[in-house]
Amino acid sequence: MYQIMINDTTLRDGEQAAGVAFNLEEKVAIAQFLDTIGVHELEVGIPAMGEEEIRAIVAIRNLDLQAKLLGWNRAVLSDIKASIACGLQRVHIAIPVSGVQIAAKFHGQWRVSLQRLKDCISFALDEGLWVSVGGEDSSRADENFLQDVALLSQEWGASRFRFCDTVGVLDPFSTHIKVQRLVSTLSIPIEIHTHNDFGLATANALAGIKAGAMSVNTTVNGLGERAGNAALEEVIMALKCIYGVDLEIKTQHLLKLSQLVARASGANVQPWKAIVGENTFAHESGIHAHGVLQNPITYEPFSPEDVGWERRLVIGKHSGRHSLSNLLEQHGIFLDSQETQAILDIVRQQSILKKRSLTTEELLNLVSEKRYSHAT
Ligand SMILES: CC(=O)SCCNC(=O)CCNC(=O)[C@H](O)C(C)(C)COP(=O)(O)OP(=O)(O)OC[C@H]1O[C@@H](n2cnc3c(N)ncnc32)[C@H](O)[C@@H]1OP(=O)(O)O
Ligand SMILES: O=C(O)CCC(=O)C(=O)O
Repeated sequence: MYQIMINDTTLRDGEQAAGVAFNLEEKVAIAQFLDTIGVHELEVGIPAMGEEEIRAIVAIRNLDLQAKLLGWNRAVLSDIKASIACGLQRVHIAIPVSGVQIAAKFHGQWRVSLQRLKDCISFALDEGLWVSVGGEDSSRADENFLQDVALLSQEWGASRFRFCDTVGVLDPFSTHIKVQRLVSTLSIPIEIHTHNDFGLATANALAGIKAGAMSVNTTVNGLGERAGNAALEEVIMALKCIYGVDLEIKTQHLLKLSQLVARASGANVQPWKAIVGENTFAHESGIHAHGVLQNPITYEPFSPEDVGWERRLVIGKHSGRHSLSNLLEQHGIFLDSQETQAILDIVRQQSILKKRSLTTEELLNLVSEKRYSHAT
């Protein structure tokens, strides 16, 4: 497969998640972390938002990162001027392409919208900028109109076209067909931008890549508008483990990055979140724990260390003898089969009462209490 570029938009679409507001230090820390692990490009924000955003983007630019930096703009000249004020070399210009969006934003006057796009591209190029164009709501656009806008963007000098599934209505099959159509007619690269309204953002991003998109938008933890975007950690690990495409990103830091963004956004990650959730390498069920004790790949798709986790065997309602004995033996306690079963029975009752697994301390107390009651 050709070289896939990650264009992470945690600092733009990620921050658009309702209620999320990064301060300057947080934006800088996130940009720095993404750069350190080897992410290729960062959509750093929306300069048109004003002074605070511009200060944060300038601070990121002053870091002199390896990653390319991109500013997001509407097809509005003052937006592009704000990007220039940030010292950015690369601008993304968004234009609505579906009937419903053109009606809402340009009163249905698509010729006016295209003229605005042309003027903005031309202005940006005259200023020496690299230009990417985004087809907002590409997934619901008339296919011929979308094709025309993409071809015109290319003709007017854009260097990349972003296919946006703005409201997350595609599935991987339809994504593949639509993206492939664009890829086959354009000579500039296509970028895929997906949303998670039906829980398909990562699958659709992968389908777009399979169809020939060379760049993919991601956000850490899948943070973003409404149900969020394709998660950086999921796209990277799926490309690596399912498709064998190693982007040479330092994946062992993905957990720390996720925790940084969770703190900065105030949006905690659910325990079962792929790759970075706290349950991703926790095994409670007896059959699973038994398997993992024999060979971790029985129930793990890759090693926890690959993304910065450690494996945990948890004792709770679903545990079995092997896992319990293994844990107790680590503390020098060797029980016979009957004793083990008796402890397991109590573990099941207590887990239901407490509505959680037991801590090691609770378990050790349980064993000594049981032995004490036997002795008396
Ligand atoms: C799908 C996406 O994620 S698009 C990105 C969305 N992100 C954001 O909106 C976050 C940052 N936004 C902001 O800070 C503000 O919305 C600003 C600074 C961009 C604009 O603020 P305001 O001037 O107060 O306008 P407001 O947000 O109320 O309305 C949006 C305006 O942009 C216009 N607009 C929307 N998209 C585009 C576009 N791609 N090209 C040109 N104009 C557009 C709308 O028609 C509307 O124009 P109007 O003011 O002439 O009616
Ligand atoms: O870049 C664009 O054109 C719009 C991006 C976006 O956030 C979306 O369409 O969901």
